[in-house]
Amino acid sequence: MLNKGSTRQIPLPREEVSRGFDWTILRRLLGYLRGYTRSLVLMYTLAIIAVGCTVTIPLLLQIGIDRYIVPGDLRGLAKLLTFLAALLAVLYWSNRYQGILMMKIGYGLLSSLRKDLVTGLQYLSFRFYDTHQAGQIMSRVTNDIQVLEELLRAGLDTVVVDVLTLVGLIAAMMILDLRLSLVLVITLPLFCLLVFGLQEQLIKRGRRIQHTLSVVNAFLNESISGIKVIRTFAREDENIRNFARINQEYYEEARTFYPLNALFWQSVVTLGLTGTALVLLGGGILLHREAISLGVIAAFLVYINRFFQPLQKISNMLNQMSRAMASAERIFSLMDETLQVSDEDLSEDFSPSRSIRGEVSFRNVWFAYEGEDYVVQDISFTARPGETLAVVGATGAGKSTIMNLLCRFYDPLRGSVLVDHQDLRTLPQQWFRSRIALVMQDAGIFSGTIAENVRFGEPRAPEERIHQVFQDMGVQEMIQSLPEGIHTQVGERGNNLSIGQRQIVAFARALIRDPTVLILDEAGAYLDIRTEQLVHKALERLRRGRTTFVIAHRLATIRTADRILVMHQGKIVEEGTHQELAAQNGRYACLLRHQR
Ligand SMILES: Nc1ncnc2c1ncn2[C@@H]1O[C@H](COP(=O)(O)OP(=O)(O)OP(=O)(O)O)[C@@H](O)[C@H]1O
Repeated sequence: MLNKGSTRQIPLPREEVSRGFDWTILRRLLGYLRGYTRSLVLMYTLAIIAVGCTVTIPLLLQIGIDRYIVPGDLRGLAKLLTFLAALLAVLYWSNRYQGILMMKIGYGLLSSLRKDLVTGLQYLSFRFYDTHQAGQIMSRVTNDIQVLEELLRAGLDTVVVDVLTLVGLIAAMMILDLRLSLVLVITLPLFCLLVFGLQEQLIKRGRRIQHTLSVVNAFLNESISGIKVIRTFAREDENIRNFARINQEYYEEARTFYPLNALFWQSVVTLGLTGTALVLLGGGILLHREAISLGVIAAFLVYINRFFQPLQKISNMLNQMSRAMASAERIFSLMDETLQVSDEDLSEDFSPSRSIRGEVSFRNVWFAYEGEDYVVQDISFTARPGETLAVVGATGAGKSTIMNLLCRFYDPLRGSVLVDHQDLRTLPQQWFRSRIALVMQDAGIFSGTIAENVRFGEPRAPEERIHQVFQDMGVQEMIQSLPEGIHTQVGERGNNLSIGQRQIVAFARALIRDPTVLILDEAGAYLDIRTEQLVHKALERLRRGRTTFVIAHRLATIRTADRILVMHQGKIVEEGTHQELAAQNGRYACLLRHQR
């Protein structure tokens, strides 16, 4: 993506196609409120108390003016004011505790949602990661959850509390004076027209904003992780230009979204002022005819003023809601991603306590990452327990794909991979993977200490065992020479270590779990000759009793393998020991000649 540049309009992914307000999404979100029943009941009880106070206070104003101020009854007024103060105190405390409960419930909901999302990410198929950029996935976990958080801040309680307030205010106004209530007949439909007319637009644009933001994040992610390549190839200016285009697209989306938001607010404020003016006009005429009291007009002015507050909040909520719906939809679509590699076809006689001998067979295996573009074609071979099998071949021949299938990162499209004569699809993934270990060219080191990284392979391993593994590999001295030995902090992705040192840690991590099947995919590629010889010698010993698969471009490192499979364009074209293959005038012999 970095070098492609993006003059095109950013396409919306499938799930972004607008389908309006979706109750199933809302229902699913509300499902996260299970477990908060007591807090919810308490919150809404407090809300009802607050609504009661809000509706009663203007009535007290009317009584105060008509019964005490106009006739000049100051003692009565003092009593009324005392009651009013008590009511205000109740209103303050109920609002305060209602807010506290809202945050407790809301953040609890977000926390569960984030947890479910990250749990889902742990089990998603590799095919999903092949087709989605890391930045876009990150965007879902961070930005989309943040949008839901904003919704909470806008006041999710609004939906119930403000609707209740509205109902209370309408009822109070109608009881107080039916004629003045006609003001609502003019203003309320106008408001509803405004809200529902714009909602569809807001939902659509909310979705586009979230999507373009995820594209911005994906670009940033690649820019940061690929910074060395960008600098080396002097592509900074090009990169900045590309980012400017993507950023502009986000800006354009946001720019057209927020004027709609502003339109809402302006219209709501204008409607509020119109309502106040109409009450003054109607009230003034009625007062002139002595058909209404001053207190009723005053109370009505407070009501009409209050009336538009919850309406404003509801409209604000609807604005937030449109973006939040888009975010929730994207979060749920990620959680609902179908698992292409699943544990649904488990064998009935499987028992977790059984051990594996380590016989691995591929039977007429075909595989394509996309469509029918087969990168592995009709592969068949068997590795007997304890045997070392090397896979060699030119770049792109399909060697790593064989290892991906063996680790069951993907399932074959045709044929089957068997372990101890049992189809891998019938064995639980975690159970099987806990018996194998994979060391790749990219060591995959996490931030933390060396010891913590090694324990990734065997969490309960004591310190002595970690030292022992390095000792067995013949690299104990090198590890001890690091500032704090095995307790040295390695930084993000192992940045504080040399690439060779990272690979040594990756070897130790694999060996400490004592795997039955060991897979080394270009694992020694970055080691210097002396260290590689040391590790190689150690592996000769450590391989004993384990079925080992080795992929290596440097053929010198696989001479001692029991068997070598030579791959070419997704097929096995030769098979035999080093001596047998070297004696033939085939592809292996040719590769060998090129490396001399
Ligand atoms: N995740 C993927 N999505 C789509 N195509 C892929 C993916 N991984 C590999 N391929 C393609 O599959 C083919 C085989 O790739 P593979 O990584 O198995 O080759 P390899 O023999 O291990 O190569 P190398 O020696 O360079 O590591 C290549 O054409 C590659 O482009």
